[in-house]
Amino acid sequence: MTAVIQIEGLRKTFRTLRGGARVALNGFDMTVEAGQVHGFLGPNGSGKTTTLRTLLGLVRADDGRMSILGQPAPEALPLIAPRVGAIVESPAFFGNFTGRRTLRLLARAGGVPEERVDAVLTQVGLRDRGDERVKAYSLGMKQRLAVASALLKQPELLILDEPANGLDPAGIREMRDLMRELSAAGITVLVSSHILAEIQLICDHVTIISRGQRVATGPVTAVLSGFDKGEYRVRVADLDRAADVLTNAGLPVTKHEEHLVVADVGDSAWIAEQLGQRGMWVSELTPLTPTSKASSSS
Ligand SMILES: Nc1ncnc2c1ncn2[C@@H]1O[C@H](COP(=O)(O)OP(=O)(O)OP(=O)(O)O)[C@@H](O)[C@H]1O
Repeated sequence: MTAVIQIEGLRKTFRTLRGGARVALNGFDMTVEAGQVHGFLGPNGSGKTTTLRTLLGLVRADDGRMSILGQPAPEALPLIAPRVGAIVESPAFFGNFTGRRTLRLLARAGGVPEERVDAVLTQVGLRDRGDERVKAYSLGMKQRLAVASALLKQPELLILDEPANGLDPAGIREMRDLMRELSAAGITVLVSSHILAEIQLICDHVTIISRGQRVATGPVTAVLSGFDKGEYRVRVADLDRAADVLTNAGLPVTKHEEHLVVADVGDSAWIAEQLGQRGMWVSELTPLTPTSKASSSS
């Protein structure tokens, strides 16, 4: 399969105003294959937005390799930009404009034929509401209008930062249906979120980031619902303290020399969150398959 997005060893440290350094990405890897609705899951501040901004050339990486649609990024971005739709900063629409007028202006500015406006309104389920003012839209409709704006140029890849943020369950389901339809139409989608349930509902694959590093990746069902008996290999610097926290939370924990095996895990992101909140950063969180179990018995 062809990787639509490939990221290897991405590093970014921000300088703070007081002359300090904040490591946002610490050797991050991610692969998104063609046709996936790929979730990018991690707690607030784990590096999701920095990754997306770096990928789109808005932030300069310190190190690492990236490619989009087989072309090196950010170098080839001018070439591939017409094939990529992205919403990384939530767009501010004029409330007094209708959805249709908003898209018409964007189409004109982007050199896109105006016929696309009706097509994308239909695609995101706003065709009947296109002549209402944006200020009368619900949050979910505004989010879908944002997706419509990114679809104007018929991208092959759509990158959405927190598209379900603030939506109620019905809005999240609509977003899921929309993502599935886009995927069925051959568009690869990358969706970031800090909420596990959103990713579980919307995506088929997931990459989990914690403190600037990938801690798990794979099909949503395997990674988020656990695999086999819900056993995970967890690597963290302070194994004793992590084992205490997870045991106190009621999970069966087995200690190994360099990692823990935690069973009955229904929600692996919860582990990263619980340990992260206590200042313990997970460097690996892998569902144990029959093959990986063998290497875990040391
Ligand atoms: N321009 C910046 N200057 C300094 N630090 C930054 C900057 N941008 C991000 N950071 C820091 O980098 C880390 C990662 O932030 P990032 O916004 O990528 O996380 P995130 O996973 O997208 O979180 P959220 O869900 O809250 O947006 C955080 O510690 C953040 O404070």
